[in-house]
Amino acid sequence: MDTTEKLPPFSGHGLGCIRGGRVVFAGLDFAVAPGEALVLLGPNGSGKSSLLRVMAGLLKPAAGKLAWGEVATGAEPELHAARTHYVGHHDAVKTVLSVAENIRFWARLHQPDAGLAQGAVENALARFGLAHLRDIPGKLLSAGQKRRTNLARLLAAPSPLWLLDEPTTALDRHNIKVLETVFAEHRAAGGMVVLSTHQDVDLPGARTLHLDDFALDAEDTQS
Ligand SMILES: Nc1ncnc2c1ncn2[C@@H]1O[C@H](COP(=O)(O)OP(=O)(O)OP(=O)(O)O)[C@@H](O)[C@H]1O
Repeated sequence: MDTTEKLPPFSGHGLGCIRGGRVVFAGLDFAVAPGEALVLLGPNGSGKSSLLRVMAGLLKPAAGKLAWGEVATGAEPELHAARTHYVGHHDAVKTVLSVAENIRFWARLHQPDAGLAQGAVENALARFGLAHLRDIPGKLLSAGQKRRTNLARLLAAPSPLWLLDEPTTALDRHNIKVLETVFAEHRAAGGMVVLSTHQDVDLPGARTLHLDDFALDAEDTQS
């Protein structure tokens, strides 16, 4: 991330989400400041992925607003997109491109200078243990290798706010540790991490948000 940029906290106020005609969550507040991590918890269907998509600006909330400090994200959508990295459930790895080409694609989106972009690609390949797979096409990767290629873009194209939907899915123990170290370094440099998970992820001092605290009760949702 750009450590020279001093960011205000990223927050949400009174957020509501309706999907398929059903209220998924309502009256939800959160805040995450530079260096902080926020873990979204809750049972299947409680709205963790939906909230991440709302945070990323990919899904319009039914109510409430998101802001950087006092400035609503809607007032500066391009700035919000530039500050945000969203890694969803579905792998964004292009099947016909090699691992290195996939990572270079993301790096070049962020860094127009080919030499600097290549440095970022090599770093991302090394950190996620992908160097030996660099020439393998996306379609031949295992689930965990694909996930690591997808996560490598966090380092290849740095952004301060990482929004990650179950990032440890398909990762082995060693690579979960690698990811935890990458999170710690990102936070130490002033970055922010918001993730959903059903597993234990070591994020010292992280705050938690339980999505089921913001559900309407079963009676209300069925009426
Ligand atoms: N595209 C969609 N159209 C309609 N309803 C949707 C859509 N996507 C999700 N939903 C519904 O929204 C609710 C919240 O789903 P979401 O994926 O956000 O939950 P989650 O907490 O991330 O679940 P999981 O732990 O299973 O990943 C669910 O009831 C789901 O059926």
